[in-house]
Amino acid sequence: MAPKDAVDIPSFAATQLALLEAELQSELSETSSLISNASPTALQKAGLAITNLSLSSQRTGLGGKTVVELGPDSATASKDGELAEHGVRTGDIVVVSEMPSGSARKREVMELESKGSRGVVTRVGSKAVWVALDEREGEEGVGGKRLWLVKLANDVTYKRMNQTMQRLQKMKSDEYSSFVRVLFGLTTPSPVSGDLVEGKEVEWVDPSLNDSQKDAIRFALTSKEVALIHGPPGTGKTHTLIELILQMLKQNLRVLVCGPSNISVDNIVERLAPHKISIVRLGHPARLLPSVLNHSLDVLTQTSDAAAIVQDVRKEMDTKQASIRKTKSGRERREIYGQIKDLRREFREREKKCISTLIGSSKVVLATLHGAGGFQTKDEVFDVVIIDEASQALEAQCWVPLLRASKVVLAGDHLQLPPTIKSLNSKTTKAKTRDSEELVKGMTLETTLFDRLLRLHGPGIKRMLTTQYRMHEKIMRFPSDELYESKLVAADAVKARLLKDLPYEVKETEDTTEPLIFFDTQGGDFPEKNEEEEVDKKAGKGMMGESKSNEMEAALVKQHVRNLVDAGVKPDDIAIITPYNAQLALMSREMKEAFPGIELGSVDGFQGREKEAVIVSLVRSNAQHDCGFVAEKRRLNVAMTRPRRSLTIIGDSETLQGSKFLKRWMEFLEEGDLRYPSASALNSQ
Ligand SMILES: Nc1ncnc2c1ncn2[C@@H]1O[C@H](COP(=O)(O)OP(=O)(O)OP(=O)(O)O)[C@@H](O)[C@H]1O
Repeated sequence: MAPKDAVDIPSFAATQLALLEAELQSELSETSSLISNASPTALQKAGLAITNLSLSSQRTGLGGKTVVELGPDSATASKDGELAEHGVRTGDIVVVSEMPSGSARKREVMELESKGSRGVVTRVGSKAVWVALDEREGEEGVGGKRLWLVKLANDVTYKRMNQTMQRLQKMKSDEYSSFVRVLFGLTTPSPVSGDLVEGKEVEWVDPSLNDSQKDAIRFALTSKEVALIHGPPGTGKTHTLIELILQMLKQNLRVLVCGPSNISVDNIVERLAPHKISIVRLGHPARLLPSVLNHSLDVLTQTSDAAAIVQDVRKEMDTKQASIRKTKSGRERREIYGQIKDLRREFREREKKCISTLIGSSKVVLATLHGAGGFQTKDEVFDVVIIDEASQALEAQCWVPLLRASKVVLAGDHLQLPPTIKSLNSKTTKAKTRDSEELVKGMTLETTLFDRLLRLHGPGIKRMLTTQYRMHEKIMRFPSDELYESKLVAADAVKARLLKDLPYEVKETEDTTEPLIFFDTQGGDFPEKNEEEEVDKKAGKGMMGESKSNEMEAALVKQHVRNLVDAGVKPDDIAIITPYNAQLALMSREMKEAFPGIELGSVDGFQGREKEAVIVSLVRSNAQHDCGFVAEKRRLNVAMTRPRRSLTIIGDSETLQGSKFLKRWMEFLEEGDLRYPSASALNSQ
């Protein structure tokens, strides 16, 4: 029988395609408006470019790609030979091209791409940056000139999602597997019974797993089509997934493990590696953690037995490449380029064989969600796809690996922040531009697969992990009561841990013995301020939106950090988080100078992280009780669940009445007779 919320698959795919298109357009226009309106220097300041570079060396890197090393151009380099401040990171997609002449400010992304070479940043040093150029594009263009590199919007992810949705859209209804039918509610999941797996008690690899973790693993092993593992903050979601993967291997299942980000996948590779099983990590080596490189497909294609034959061609390519630099004659150079091209084709063919041998013999393959859609896995099928951090992934992204499987296990927490969406018009109603197609009402990109399945099939397809290993009991209590049906339990090892008990000397003060502190700034003396970011002004309006700051809150944060540090808490163990970038900018430099080692970040950027002491500056203070996007309970949940031993929140209790969640939080503080000092008390210290 089908649940009442069953979704028509072609309409679902059409809606996703329309929403994705809107999202891609808004991302592209953000980048291209900056690129075409800002000067190279302004682009560098905005973190989108590195200017005044020249080619220092080039070689054949992993996967047969040409890697160029770019250093500061000698004419403009500073004395120490260091690159100027920039925001380019390893893994970014960039275009390397000749610097425009001083006056040429107007430029188009298309033009930039057609003149330059596209590639991926493989390493960023203080004096150089390395870029692996895309194979097809010539390295002829970059020698001997003054260059710059510009960061591009990453459209690879979109291409993969689009292809996947198009496949889904075109599928005929008799091609739908029972797995696909369950995921769209055309039928209900097969019933799961009992605690036995294949008629036996599970033999745990790690017997110290807690009961809720064991229960979730049993459920994920016995369910036929779908299982959700709901992991609230600090409950050992990844820990649980590692055991699940090992148990699946015992059952001889072939598993594809994915996550929305490289770090989420590497995290699992690192923890699986000690178990000595054959694993392959797909993905561009530039984007992987150094510790997992040994399992990366690119490295295995060089080091495994099957790889020797590929290496011969690679050596020859390197020799040819080196000879180009010595050759003056244009004709000879062209000839060598021709030979390199042939060698590259040969290289690719041999590599392809090597790759399919490697993947075919691996029981566990790991990749990012979109990375799972590459040519390497085209003909591979898996028994199960496991997706970690599933509530941070777009649904279309999840379908990239899902089309290769017949069962899915999703792990995540839908009560923390969903994936970041840029398009304002991500609402279906607005995306309904191509309305020859039937679109699903009310669907947005923010609705994740995890959310949708939970709504579709109810809590029966979910198991929740309930013991948390991060927070002091008092820090945990409110989020638990408010969002997790009061089910969270603090593990014995953490439930009473205070700053004063840190494994180094910390004095007993009010601040180090109280896990939950609220500094109230009410009274209208500390109003918020609107700020527009500098780049925003220069490069057109409305792209980054307005941000807000609050100077007095910043001063209170500083005072509190000072108190903690004076009591002996190391700045390394303290993080300051705030929902607003302008507040972050206001505090960052001063705090980092005053307290080296301290971390500052946005709430959204701190999801998945933890610190001994966390200070949250909520910023909003106005007579209208307008809390803006601070009121989003998932954002507040993330902010409140980052600390281990100490949570300090700074905000205006009057304004915060505008958020139901915060209103209840303040009632909770009062009921529990928890510390509730006024800002003036702090000032008078
Ligand atoms: N059964 C357990 N017994 C003791 N410690 C555990 C257990 N399960 C998890 N932990 C500990 O809890 C911490 C969080 O676990 P893990 O890193 O797996 O969580 P996560 O799922 O990645 O993070 P989060 O729960 O915040 O999403 C780790 O330090 C881990 O060692």
